[in-house]
Amino acid sequence: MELEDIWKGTVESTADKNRFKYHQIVTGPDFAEKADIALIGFCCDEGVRRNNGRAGAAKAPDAIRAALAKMPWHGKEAALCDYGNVSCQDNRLEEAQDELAEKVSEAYGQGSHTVILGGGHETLYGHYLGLRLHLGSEASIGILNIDAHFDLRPFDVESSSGTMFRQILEEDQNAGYFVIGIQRFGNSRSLFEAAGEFDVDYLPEETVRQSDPAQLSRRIQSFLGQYDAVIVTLCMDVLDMAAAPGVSAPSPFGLEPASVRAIIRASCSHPAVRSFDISEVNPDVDEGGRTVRLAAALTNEAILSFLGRAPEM
Ligand SMILES: N=CN[C@@H](CCC(=O)O)C(=O)O
Ligand SMILES: [Mn+2]
Ligand SMILES: [Mn+2]
Repeated sequence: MELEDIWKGTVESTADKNRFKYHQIVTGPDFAEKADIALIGFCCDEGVRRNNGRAGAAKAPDAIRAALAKMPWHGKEAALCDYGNVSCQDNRLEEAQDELAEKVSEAYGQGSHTVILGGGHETLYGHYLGLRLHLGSEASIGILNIDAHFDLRPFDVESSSGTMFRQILEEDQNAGYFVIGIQRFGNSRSLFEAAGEFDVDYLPEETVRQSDPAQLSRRIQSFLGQYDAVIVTLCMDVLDMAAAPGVSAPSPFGLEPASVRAIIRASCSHPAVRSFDISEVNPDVDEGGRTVRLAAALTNEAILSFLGRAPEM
């Protein structure tokens, strides 16, 4: 489907910006030079397939765009530009991740905040490569992952949606990793051991529930403050499966949507955070479109936070 057919919805007014929807704000790639926010889709579920998960996330970018298109625009005057999709062809995951990296780096080069609509969580690896390409090897990069899983699996055979953070931490001395929302029974004991070996900072889902918002925000801010630049990546399976059934590996004790919203607000309003990806939405196994709708709502939160809304936790 063409981008202009996806960014569609009802029009309440063509003049009064207080009645605008997203589809009236978003432009095509021709306006990239002036973009405050650059949107990039990553149509890929090869990483999920290799990880023996439920494929379907390749359809998520267009589904999330269509849901976002109908939402009211509450941001200040801003330019949002859609760079279109990078698609994985014939199982060539690494090539697709490199292509995503080029686009992300280009968007960084234009000075835009970048929002990537995944894709399986292998999206994050292309996202990270794009920032590294832009910054060079010396700058420090922090990655804040909102996820039920560590994604620290060995990749001796091949990389997948479960290996990205081991890939990054093994090859990059200037990268740090913090994951929020870990499910004890969503990860094997060996993955907890791997987290210990790599000295990964993490907050289990139960700790997130017990933390008061100010405490959680302080913990997030202290991580963000350590790096030259930070990526925020949201693996939608961190959410409770009642709210997000449309993922490869649903979480029975996942976080509430409002908690994830608060984490996004607290992180994406920090000046070190320049990009966000939303991954693992699978429209094929969604129920009534609720995961897609929630994904669009959380993407809206990241965008408004990038545009300078005051943190609300
Ligand atoms: N992206 C990560 N996926 C999880 C899947 C866990 C599961 O299938 O339960 C992982 O590899 O750990
Ligand atoms: Mn996950
Ligand atoms: Mn993940």
